[in-house]
Amino acid sequence: MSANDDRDPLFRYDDPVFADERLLEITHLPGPDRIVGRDEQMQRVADALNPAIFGSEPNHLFIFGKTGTGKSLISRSVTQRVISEAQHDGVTVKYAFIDCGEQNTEASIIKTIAQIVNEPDDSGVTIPDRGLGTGDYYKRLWQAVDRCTDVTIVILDEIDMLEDDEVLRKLSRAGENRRISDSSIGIIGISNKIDFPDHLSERVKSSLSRDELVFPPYDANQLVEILEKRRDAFHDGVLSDDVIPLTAALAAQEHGDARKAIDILRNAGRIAKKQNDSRVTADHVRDAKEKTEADRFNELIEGSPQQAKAILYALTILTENSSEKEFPTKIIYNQYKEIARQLDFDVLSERRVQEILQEQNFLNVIQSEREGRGRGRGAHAKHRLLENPSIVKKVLLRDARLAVLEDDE
Ligand SMILES: Nc1ncnc2c1ncn2[C@@H]1O[C@H](COP(=O)(O)OP(=O)(O)OP(=O)(O)O)[C@@H](O)[C@H]1O
Repeated sequence: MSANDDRDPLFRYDDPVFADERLLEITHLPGPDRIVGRDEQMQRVADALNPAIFGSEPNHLFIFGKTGTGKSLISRSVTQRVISEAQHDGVTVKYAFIDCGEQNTEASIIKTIAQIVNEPDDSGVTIPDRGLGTGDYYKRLWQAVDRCTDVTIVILDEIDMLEDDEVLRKLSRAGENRRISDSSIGIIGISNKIDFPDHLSERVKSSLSRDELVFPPYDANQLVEILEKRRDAFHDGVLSDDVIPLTAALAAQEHGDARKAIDILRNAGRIAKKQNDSRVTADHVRDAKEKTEADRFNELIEGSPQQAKAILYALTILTENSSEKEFPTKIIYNQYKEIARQLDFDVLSERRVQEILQEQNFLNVIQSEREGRGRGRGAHAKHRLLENPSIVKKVLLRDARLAVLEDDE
């Protein structure tokens, strides 16, 4: 009798494809032996954080680089190593990782750091979820930091999404301004936008001294190596020989993006499993690439209003049916009116459509450029879709209201 004989046959108890799928989760923090090609960057981050090991203030650091180049991974990995090294000497280092895309107000950032660092028995304060003003959250943060840690490392991912950069100034000068006396704070800011510091306010620019570091994209060989070191996510013999090289090549097409490579590999395994295949093949990888790109695009437009999706759909149809790539607002508007009627939507004004196109632009979904110079704000802009139209269409048609458009093709 096998061990599973007394189990409910409705469920699966062994996974034919994955031995440990968690190794391919984006939030998984791999050990140092699985990290490829980032020795120099790791050393630079370690140099900035080094003082923390002795309980002194780390240097603040900004890290730039395209998506999937290992910025968060290296920041988190080196920070973990600082924490264990410091522990040897009885120094307490804590860290807060904050995604400013999700939390971008001063109060919510301060509250989150305070909640992570705080131990009420030591600090004598609690950090409630709501009900305090920003000033009070700061007061409790300083108390928590002073009494519960020697050093706090604050990692601000997508730092360019901060609503107000005042928080950087206050955190970076907490010691100098005697907000804290027994402890110190180091900031690591992460961004895809290399010109981000230009947009900081003058107050912050001049007060926040920092090192800066750029992470280059990976080449296809490095991506192969990264994936090879996660091969044990799968059972032996499940991956066909061409799977890893093909995944790496597809992920290197735009820029060497390890996030995309890992997402494609995980999705290929999931697709194989869903189809009851015991081997992952090149076909699964190609399907997985499409799914990965669609999921990523979905994340960008998820939650956008349906009118915005209809406008995007108009631009998608135009792109698909033309050799042109860029379209003036007027042309998109005409196409949009047609679509809005088909969908039984109220037809927005051309001015409003122009505004929404600019909002989409902000989301990195489309790129807009003014045609000529000084000819009225935005009205003469041209817009270009940044993603493959077939993917955009597929994702937009996932919206139940827009799905009827599919039948009209
Ligand atoms: N050098 C590397 N070795 C091993 N795995 C890596 C490496 N670089 C990145 N990865 C993996 O790729 C994925 C994406 O990495 P990470 O989130 O650090 O990128 P990022 O530069 O912060 O991207 P984003 O700007 O999109 O947040 C993670 O799963 C990470 O473990």
